[in-house]
Amino acid sequence: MKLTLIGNGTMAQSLAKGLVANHEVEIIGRNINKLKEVQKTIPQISIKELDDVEDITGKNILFCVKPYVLQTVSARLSGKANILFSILAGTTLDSLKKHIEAKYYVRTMPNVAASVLKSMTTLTGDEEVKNEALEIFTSIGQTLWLESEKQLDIATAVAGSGPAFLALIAEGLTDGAVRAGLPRDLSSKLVQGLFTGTSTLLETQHPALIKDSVMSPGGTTAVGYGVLEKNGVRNAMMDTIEQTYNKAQELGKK
Ligand SMILES: NC(=O)C1=CN([C@@H]2O[C@H](COP(=O)(O)OP(=O)(O)OC[C@H]3O[C@@H](n4cnc5c(N)ncnc54)[C@H](O)[C@@H]3O)[C@@H](O)[C@H]2O)C=CC1
Ligand SMILES: O=C(O)[C@@H]1CCC=N1
Repeated sequence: MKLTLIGNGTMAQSLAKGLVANHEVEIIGRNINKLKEVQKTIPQISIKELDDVEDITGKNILFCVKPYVLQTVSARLSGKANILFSILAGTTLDSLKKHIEAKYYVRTMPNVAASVLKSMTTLTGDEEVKNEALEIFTSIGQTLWLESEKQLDIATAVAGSGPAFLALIAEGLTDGAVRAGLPRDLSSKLVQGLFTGTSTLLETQHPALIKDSVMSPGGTTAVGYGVLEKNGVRNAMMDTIEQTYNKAQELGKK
């Protein structure tokens, strides 16, 4: 299927890197020099500068701009797209329908791991194109079709923003190892391996059981675990998701 990405930022590039393996990908952006730079790293794509009146008739569009430029960019689009996939955080299907004409609409929330084909992407919208939507986004990682936009806003907090949250944990663990005296290159390597191994365990084991299997009586883990609980890390995670979700809903009201 031919896919047209509008926007050429971090996410458009991450998605394009994964999608080119199975799809024809065109990227439309506002600056041809920036697009040429992108094409150097992803040679399979075709590029095009956004026209003042950009005809999107019959195209399958992946809308990849920031939520606050929806009105400015959509004002330059004319015609009726086939499927409009939006990756805009918070931006509701109603709002998309108001600004861009398409036969079908799907809201999606991929994440930055799309560039390495490991996105955790959630989707919701017109059931008629559910299979096509899942097929497209499965080419860049795992997918989950959700029942409502509320669920997608929660997923935005967990899996859309989540790489940044886990990166903070990874950075903290690395700095801890450095503070204890391990060189940074070794500390980074350790943390990478730790994340890979733990994520594989999580595929089949409940987090609480992983913890139980690690924590020996009177051992090291029990001490470290106590420090995390004393510092409210669990509650900080829950608050983080709640407030990030609230922000997604707030973006949707603009
Ligand atoms: N960065 C991430 O991890 C994720 C981001 N998203 C969503 O993806 C969207 C894009 O985010 P990023 O790629 O991170 O942002 P970015 O800032 O890297 O890219 C935004 C793109 O919009 C274009 N743009 C901005 N103003 C424009 C205008 N007036 N006319 C034409 N194009 C314009 C920029 O040139 C750029 O290509 C956002 O809506 C965000 O909510 C969704 C999932 C994950
Ligand atoms: O920070 C943001 O608004 C976007 C949405 C999900 C990840 N980044």
